[in-house]
Amino acid sequence: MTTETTSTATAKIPAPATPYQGDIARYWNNEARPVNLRLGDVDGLYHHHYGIGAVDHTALGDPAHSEYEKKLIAELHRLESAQAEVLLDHLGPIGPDDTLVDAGCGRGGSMVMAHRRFGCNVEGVTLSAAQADFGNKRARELRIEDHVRSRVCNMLDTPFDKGSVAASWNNESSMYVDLDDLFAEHSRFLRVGGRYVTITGCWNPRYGQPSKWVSQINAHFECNIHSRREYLRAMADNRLVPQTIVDLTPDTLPYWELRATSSLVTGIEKAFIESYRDGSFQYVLIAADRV
Ligand SMILES: C[S@@+](CC[C@H](N)C(=O)[O-])C[C@H]1O[C@@H](n2cnc3c(N)ncnc32)[C@H](O)[C@@H]1O
Ligand SMILES: CC(C)=CCC/C(C)=C/COP(=O)(O)OP(=O)(O)O
Ligand SMILES: [Mg+2]
Repeated sequence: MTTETTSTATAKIPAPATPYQGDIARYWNNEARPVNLRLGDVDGLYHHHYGIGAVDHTALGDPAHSEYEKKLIAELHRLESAQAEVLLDHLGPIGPDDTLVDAGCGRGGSMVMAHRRFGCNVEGVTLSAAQADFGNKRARELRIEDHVRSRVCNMLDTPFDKGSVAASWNNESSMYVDLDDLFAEHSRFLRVGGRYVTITGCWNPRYGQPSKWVSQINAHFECNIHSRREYLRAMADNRLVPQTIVDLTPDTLPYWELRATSSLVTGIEKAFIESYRDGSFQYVLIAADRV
């Protein structure tokens, strides 16, 4: 493995730990999908995760109205922020002196929300220098850069001290890594009694094996979706004991059905809708205690 570093506009960034991580860094450095940027522009919280909750058809109004598309974008964004709020609900009691870790932080929307809610420090790691720069720029604009920081760093090998973190999460970022390696690292930096939360898409062992739709999602995002069984086994092996498991599949379907009608479709909508409907894929939240 090489430890060579490359310079970016803002910082020295570590060389990718593996060729695959180099692919993922490139993928997110080049990502600029309107579905993510236009939704983020609604209120300055930029997400790379999906939405949950019922669609507010009253807010959307008449599809023939000239303002309908703008309202649809705001509604999709509201559902994505609602997803992050539900994740934060499961972090347990967090005080202003606590530190949280967002593993695979994207453009940092969830980190801003966590700081606003708890007043705490939030450390984000991403493979993408473009995402880290974007998140740090937003934090400066919001004057919260003393509390919210993104860095280019492998979530499997972080600089956070053993037992120093009150709570941590993966929001749709665990499908890029080996789960044993991931949970070993969370378990290392979490304090005993701390909380780990993930919201993720996983394939359903009751279906048998990953369906063609799951394979299509993997190919689309260059990721490797794990099964629900793998999550529970890897947590058990790494001192993370599930306290709450919520099947969010019925709650995310309305988001996808609405998104499929928008001008911002990316082509992956059908795979999510069909796999959620046929039971081969599930959208789950798992909150675990570090014991
Ligand atoms: C789908 S995005 C999710 C972003 C964010 N959690 C959110 O909810 O908006 C996946 C993120 O995982 C990050 N990621 C993937 N593998 C990683 C790794 N080994 N270390 C750090 N970040 C990683 C990517 O850089 C990207 O930021
Ligand atoms: C639930 C699963 C399997 C997620 C895979 C990871 C992923 C790419 C999430 C959304 O990112 P995004 O917000 O950048 O995607 P999109 O452009 O489709 O909105
Ligand atoms: Mg998105």
